Amino acid sequence: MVSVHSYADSQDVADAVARYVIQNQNAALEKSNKFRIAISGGSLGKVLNKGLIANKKNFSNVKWSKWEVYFSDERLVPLDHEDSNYGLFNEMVLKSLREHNVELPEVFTIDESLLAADGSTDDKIASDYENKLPEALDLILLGCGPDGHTCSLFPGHKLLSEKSRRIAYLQDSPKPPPRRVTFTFPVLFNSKNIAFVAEGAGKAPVLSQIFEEKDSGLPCELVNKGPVPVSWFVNDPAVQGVPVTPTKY
Ligand SMILES: O=C(O)[C@H](O)[C@@H](O)[C@H](O)[C@H](O)COP(=O)(O)O
Repeated sequence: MVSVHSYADSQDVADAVARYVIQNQNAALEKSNKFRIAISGGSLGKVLNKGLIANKKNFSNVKWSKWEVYFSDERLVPLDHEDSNYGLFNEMVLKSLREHNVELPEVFTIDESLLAADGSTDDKIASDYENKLPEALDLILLGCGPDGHTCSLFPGHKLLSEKSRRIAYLQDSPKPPPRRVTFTFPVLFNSKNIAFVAEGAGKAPVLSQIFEEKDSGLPCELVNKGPVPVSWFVNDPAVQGVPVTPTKY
């Protein structure tokens, strides 16, 4: 099932994403002591900061210490490098949480001590990260690139047909940096819920392609077609012509 929730501005999108995340958190904590969530790079850290931290009402409903945070993809650079998705999350979320003096979530990312400048250990980094993954994630938050990529799964790339490895590595990402690790479809399709966040008129052409062109084959469309409920959180300029679902968040 795919739903599209559209809002006028960025703060409204962030607040709605936050309420949706909290709903997923509460559902997970009814069954387990942990909420297992995966985050992507791009603008997601900023959205989470605005919706879950700056919004006081939402902030009071987040049980950060119960969160296990994973990354849907990671660039193979040191964690304090400006390209690192962990680095972005640290800057946009963990830093603010430290300032608020709350107990931090547990964060699982690549082992940077395994990084080699020539890429010769990228497969080891991928298997090490795969070993850290739980059996199933409660929620995966994704971005959508202007070319329709998500995680580090790019249109036409051979990793789109990966069936066995849950974390794969690539050294030919069309978007720099070239060396990355990424969730594969087996992880995406084994999670409980998936949400995309996509904002701005720049996303309108790719969203039309994903929602209106049958069988575009774009990675985001393949996620929509999978077995997991997918919720899109967008702002109005991003969905010119795409049918939206009556909003419930
Ligand atoms: O690793 C990457 O290439 C980016 O992180 C990318 O996957 C990003 O998530 C999308 O391009 C969406 O970007 P926005 O969140 O900025 O729309």
